[in-house]
Amino acid sequence: MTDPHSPGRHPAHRLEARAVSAGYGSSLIIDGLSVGIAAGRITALVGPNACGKSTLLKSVARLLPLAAGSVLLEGADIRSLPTRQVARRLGILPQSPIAPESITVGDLVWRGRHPHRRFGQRRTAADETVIADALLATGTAELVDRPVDQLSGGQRQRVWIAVALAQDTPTLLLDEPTTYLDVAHQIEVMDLLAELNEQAGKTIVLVSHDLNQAALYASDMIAMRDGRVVCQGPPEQVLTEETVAEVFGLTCVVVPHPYTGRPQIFPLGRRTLAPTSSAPRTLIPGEPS
Ligand SMILES: Nc1ncnc2c1ncn2[C@@H]1O[C@H](COP(=O)(O)OP(=O)(O)OP(=O)(O)O)[C@@H](O)[C@H]1O
Repeated sequence: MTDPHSPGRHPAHRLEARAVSAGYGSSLIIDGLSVGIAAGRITALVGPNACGKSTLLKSVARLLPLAAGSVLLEGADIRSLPTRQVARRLGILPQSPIAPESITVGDLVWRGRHPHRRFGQRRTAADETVIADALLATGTAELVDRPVDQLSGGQRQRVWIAVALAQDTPTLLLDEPTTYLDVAHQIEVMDLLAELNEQAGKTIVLVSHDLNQAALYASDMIAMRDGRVVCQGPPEQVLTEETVAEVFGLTCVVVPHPYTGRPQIFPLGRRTLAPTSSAPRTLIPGEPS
């Protein structure tokens, strides 16, 4: 039998949506959407509120039934794979995960090991190592005995990332993983994801509202609007003034990051200083000078 995880056997796309339609009740949020996620890369899914990012993520993770189309995971129709196999290959951090009442951090992270446990099996040394690594990597080791429902939003978010890491899957789907996090913890989480990608070869897909952060960390970006993919490619191709205008209806300037050269946007809003050749700053009428 061939090992689907052995090097060289991965199809170019780790995950692929083919003409997927999905939604809620009778309303389709995405309709006939096709998109491929390259193996071993970090892909950032961006787009305005309610454009269908989470719906797409849930559809490809088999958390939402498809009205039409198919999803291929490592080349196989995900519907044909046993649940346990999917859970061993694909970890997901949903947007608003719900923890069982009063569960401790340690017990919740242990649940992340579920796909790797046999019925009734106790924790193995391998489980202990993966759990300890996940707690350490997310800076949550000191919270291990605390009930999850007594944590701050940022602490809870890091615990959920630890749960996803404990699942130890080659592919991770993360819906807004840096929500609730202060700027230092955001960078810590993004650096951790970059490290998992570079050192462990994990394929990472994340939904983000921070376009500049996404452009710094992602190798590919997918821009969505109204349930469809407007543009997909490296940040330099996606984060352009034209695409930002089309996707978000926002005027901006895009400049290269001073260190990495990656594109960074500066939105031009009502209070933004407009550059002119004669004066470096133009103040909004009524503003104190
Ligand atoms: N469980 C649900 N039942 C009914 N409608 C839903 C449900 N979840 C999402 N929707 C609707 O589907 C549409 C797309 O939502 P989705 O969460 O996919 O958007 P999103 O791009 O992830 O948005 P955001 O950036 O605000 O998180 C929205 O109009 C939303 O109201």
